[in-house]
Amino acid sequence: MTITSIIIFGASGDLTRRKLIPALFHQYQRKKLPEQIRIVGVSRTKYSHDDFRDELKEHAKEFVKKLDEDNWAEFAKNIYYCPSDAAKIEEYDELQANLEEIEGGEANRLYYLSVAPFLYAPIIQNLGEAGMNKENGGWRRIIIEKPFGTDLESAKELNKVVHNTFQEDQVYRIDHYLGKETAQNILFFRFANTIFEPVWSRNYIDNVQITVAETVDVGTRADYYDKAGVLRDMFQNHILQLLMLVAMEPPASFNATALRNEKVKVLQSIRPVANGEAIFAQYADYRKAKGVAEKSVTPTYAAVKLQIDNWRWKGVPFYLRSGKALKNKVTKIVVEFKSPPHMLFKNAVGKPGGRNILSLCIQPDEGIHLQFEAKVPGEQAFRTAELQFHYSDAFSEPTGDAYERLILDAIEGDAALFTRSDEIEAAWALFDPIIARSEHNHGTAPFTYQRGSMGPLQADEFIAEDGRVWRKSGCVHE
Ligand SMILES: NC(=O)C1=CN([C@@H]2O[C@H](COP(=O)(O)OP(=O)(O)OC[C@H]3O[C@@H](n4cnc5c(N)ncnc54)[C@H](OP(=O)(O)O)[C@@H]3O)[C@@H](O)[C@H]2O)C=CC1
Ligand SMILES: O=C1O[C@H](COP(=O)(O)O)[C@@H](O)[C@H](O)[C@H]1O
Repeated sequence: MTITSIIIFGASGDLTRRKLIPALFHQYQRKKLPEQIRIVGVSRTKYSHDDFRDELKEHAKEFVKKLDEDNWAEFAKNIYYCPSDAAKIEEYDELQANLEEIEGGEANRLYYLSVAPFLYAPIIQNLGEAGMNKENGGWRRIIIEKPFGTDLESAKELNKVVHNTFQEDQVYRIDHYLGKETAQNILFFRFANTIFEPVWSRNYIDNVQITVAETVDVGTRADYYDKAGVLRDMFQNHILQLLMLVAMEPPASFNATALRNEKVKVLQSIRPVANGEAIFAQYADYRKAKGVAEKSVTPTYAAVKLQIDNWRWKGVPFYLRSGKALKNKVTKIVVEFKSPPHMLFKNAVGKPGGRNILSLCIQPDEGIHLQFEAKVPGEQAFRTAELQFHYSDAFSEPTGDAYERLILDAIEGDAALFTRSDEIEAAWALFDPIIARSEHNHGTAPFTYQRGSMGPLQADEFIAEDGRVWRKSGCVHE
């Protein structure tokens, strides 16, 4: 039986211990990993195999749900460590020799780049130069973490480097939002049912609102975040992915090419964002955080209006907003339907009413809420009622972390939930001008909002200019 190796560059880092190893452990417990598996950590720190296993176990106590010691001990036998400076080509002979010894025969290899983005290109080039990209008795694949570039030009450069060493079908650019069950459920909701798709267009939908609110602030990530800001960190990738799932046409089949073709078409149909269709803000004490520039204009919050110029969506605005240091952590998609063409009844509470609101609750509430108008008993008037679906009530299986699904997909060679090179470039092409505007911001600082608030007041004014409000979704914790 061919061995499968997962070789993690950046093995002593935060993502490895907090997400990757727990995800692999959970899949090992479920017996979803290949029987013959090697998990090999690579970074510069000088651990022995056992030091590395011990270190991971300490962290696993924090990040693994109900750590079973015996299961962990069995799992840890498959973990190895190779100290190496992956930026140095002269270290690759030894790395290759160590890997071959650990594998003990022909092996499939999944390389996982969990290092700082400036190391992606040198490591890929080194893998190529060392011949470690060659499908030599087993396949070779590579997962590349986000961010993939910092703008269109750098993403194109990186894609060039990638394609010099790997074929596109060997490349898995990760966006962990696509690994969330509730994000994938958008496609199931739309395409595994008949009753929603006929109303899923400009004929019935007034607008779509996507919110990704976070309570965490910049924390210890200022080095990265103050250069990235919310537009690069959340909009260009995660939020656009959610938008594509909501807006795409039904693919002919659920395979990587068909799915990604349809997603790219959505990006290509989005109208360039005009002045006034995006606002930027910073939480009040952001500039005091360690590592943030004294006069930083990096937005920690943004609201953006996108318009998709195609038959399905023409005239339906997509309002996107995301920020850090907000009141609640919640990701939700609110679809606001149009009012009935002629209203026969009145609203019992004197509000306009008559607009159905469908909320796709991504996290932490995982489910769907549908608001509709219902007759108030004893009155000739309606009031809003709600139908709710929650994953936790409907299914006994836990939804699991996004990385669990994505790593398994890469092992199985299914790239449907990963980003293709043209998709990532189209996303940057759309966001580059918005980012440029936020950076210059017409010479003024971004708006300010208080920590623990719902964001800047200007975000309410922004949507109010179109005669709309940010709709309450009903998603728990909103
Ligand atoms: N942490 C998170 O939650 C998320 C992270 N990401 C992305 O994942 C990647 C990793 O992030 P994170 O784990 O937080 O980063 P860390 O800074 O915690 O870890 C970086 C790792 O890279 C290793 N490293 C640095 N230089 C070299 C080198 N020359 N050769 C080999 N290894 C090296 C470091 O180990 P050593 O010093 O021992 O060499 C360390 O293990 C980044 O691209 C980030 O953007 C994406 C989404 C979320
Ligand atoms: O990629 C990132 O995502 C997280 C938010 O992820 P979630 O799964 O917790 O919603 C964000 O905090 C981080 O800044 C960003 O780099």
